[in-house]
Amino acid sequence: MPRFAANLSMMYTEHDFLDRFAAAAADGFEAVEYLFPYAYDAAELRRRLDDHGLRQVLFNAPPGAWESGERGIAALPGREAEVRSGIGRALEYAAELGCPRVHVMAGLVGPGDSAKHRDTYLANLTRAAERAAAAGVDILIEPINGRDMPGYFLNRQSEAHTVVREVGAPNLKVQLDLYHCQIVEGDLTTTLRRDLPTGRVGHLQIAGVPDRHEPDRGELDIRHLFGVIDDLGFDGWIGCEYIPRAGTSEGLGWRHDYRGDNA
Ligand SMILES: O=C(O)C(=O)[C@@H](O)CO
Ligand SMILES: [Mg+2]
Repeated sequence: MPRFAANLSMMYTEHDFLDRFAAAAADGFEAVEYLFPYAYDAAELRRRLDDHGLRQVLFNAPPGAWESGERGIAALPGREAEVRSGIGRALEYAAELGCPRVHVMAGLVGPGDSAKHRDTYLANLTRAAERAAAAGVDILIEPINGRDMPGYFLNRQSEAHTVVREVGAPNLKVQLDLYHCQIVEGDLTTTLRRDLPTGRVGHLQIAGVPDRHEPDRGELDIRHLFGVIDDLGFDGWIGCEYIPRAGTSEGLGWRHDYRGDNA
């Protein structure tokens, strides 16, 4: 049975951020993920998790100047010191929140000199994974579609798996977001059957395609996909990283078939 984590950056935005924990728990979620914890005191976030019996299963490392449009810096030459300090900060939060995985975003790159970006990316990920291993944390990389994020360095699952293999750290894994994957390459069933058994996929995410709303409308057949994920014995989390169409709780009907309780 899939285990779902509420993505508090996209879901429950009808509430202030710190109140989204209670709202997710009230809807039966046992885990949460979100983009960034850094605007909040880690102890306060921990309290929200504990008060509502939630687990933190994922957040992102500092991404550079997000407000100015940066989307990660791990593949950007010259930003290595910032990557290093960002990983340190992320690991401090991970320790306080008991979070076992951190997503490190690559960044937006212009055309040309991709070898330089790739070398930088591999070197930063090698150092990040080594440091995170000592803290018992996995580092994740996520292929993201170029329609939503034009110029993002990492777009395809095969590229991500090649990076993970080349770095060769057991705690460097792929974040397989089925929404991005469907937009970029499709063939989700084959991708799941090919990639989940490798043990290199550390986290899944889902949203409807093409509009990133609830996953039960549009191009994806979630009943089929969750069946495939179950058959493959995936025991990680599936982040619900979507923008509710009209009210988060009201839009959760799709989940009822996949829960064993009274949701
Ligand atoms: O956009 C996504 O998809 C994510 O998972 C984020 O962590 C990065 O924007
Ligand atoms: Mg995602």
